[in-house]
Amino acid sequence: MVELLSATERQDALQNLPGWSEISDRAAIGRSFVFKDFSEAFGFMTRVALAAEKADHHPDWRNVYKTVDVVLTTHDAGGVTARDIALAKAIDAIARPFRAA
Ligand SMILES: C[C@H](O)[C@H](O)[C@H]1CNC2=NC(N)=NC(=O)C2=N1
Repeated sequence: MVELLSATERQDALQNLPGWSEISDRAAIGRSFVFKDFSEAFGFMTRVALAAEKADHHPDWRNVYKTVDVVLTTHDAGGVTARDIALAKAIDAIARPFRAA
């Protein structure tokens, strides 16, 4: 069973995740990504989906045109865990080569 991160652990982790922030009312962390167009946004989502499936840890996300809003929480633990931090880092690595808006 993966353990919830403490408030201090969450804040420390977010120090190394620029662009990500706590979504307190959802016991989650989140970040919005804006891409050049829908094709880039969906290409990003496709790669994240494969990484999420490999990690067996899946985002709660929303896509409108070239924007992808990503929310991460660990449902099995009821809040933010190391799995969310790891997936956020993987998502940032996937986003890096894409062209921004
Ligand atoms: C059975 C399966 O391993 C679990 O339901 C996984 C699937 N993906 C998951 N994703 C997220 N974000 N949190 C979970 O607790 C979780 N659990």
